[in-house]
Amino acid sequence: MALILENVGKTFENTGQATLKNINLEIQPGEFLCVVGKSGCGKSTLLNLIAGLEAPTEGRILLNGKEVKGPSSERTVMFQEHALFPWLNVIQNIKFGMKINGVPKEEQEIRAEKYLKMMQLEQYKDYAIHQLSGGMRQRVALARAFTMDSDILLMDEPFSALDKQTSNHLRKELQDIWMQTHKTIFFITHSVEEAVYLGDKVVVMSGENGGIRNIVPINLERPRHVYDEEFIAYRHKILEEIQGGDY
Ligand SMILES: Nc1ncnc2c1ncn2[C@@H]1O[C@H](COP(=O)(O)OP(=O)(O)OP(=O)(O)O)[C@@H](O)[C@H]1O
Repeated sequence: MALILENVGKTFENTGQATLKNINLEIQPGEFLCVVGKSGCGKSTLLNLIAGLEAPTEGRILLNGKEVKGPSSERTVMFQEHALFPWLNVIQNIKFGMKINGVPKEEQEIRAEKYLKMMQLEQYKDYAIHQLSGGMRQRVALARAFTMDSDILLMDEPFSALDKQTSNHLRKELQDIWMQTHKTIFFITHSVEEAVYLGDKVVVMSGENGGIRNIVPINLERPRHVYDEEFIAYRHKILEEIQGGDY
């Protein structure tokens, strides 16, 4: 079943201004949805509502027919900063969420090994976090997010703090892992290129009225190549949608 947003709005009490208005959106199981839009248009607010970290002031959010009322292990969030625990090593970090959620030990082992392998982290599993590069830390965070086996993964610019080469590498790895697992992913990015590379659909948020300007399906085969003509055409189309912006 899908994630459905019905006429969702959010007005923060202290500002009294609507950050989000009339958001209607449906994300199908297994879909990779990317969200772009000018800085401050409400992308993270939207993610926080879906995560249940904030409550909408209008409308409702349904996951598998059930209204979202707060955070839950059905929805795993991954932020720009890796949020790993420095006192735990790589494998302990990867298992942490499963442990908290009462996943049996044997199952923890199976899932941890699976995603360690997919993220090419096997040889680093006993490393301390401070021994890893920024890119490797985000790979650990990705592995941890996938082991949760949630209905949906919510990612808020997970690669934006990394250098271009590392973030390009990681987006390819994320695509590979998604093609193998077909998890549902809600992915915020500042990079239109990243959105066209990863998304089945790209949601363009409106900078002015707190709504959605357009939803662009990306009909390109995977893996995608950033220098293909069609890829470039999609990039231009989406950039134009955002126009007036600071991209
Ligand atoms: N807790 C809050 N209280 C009051 N205003 C808030 C709160 N959280 C966000 N806002 C406001 O809502 C607007 C949207 O913020 P949000 O972080 O969702 O935008 P964004 O599109 O993710 O921005 P960026 O791309 O820069 O990360 C901003 O004007 C911000 O100041």
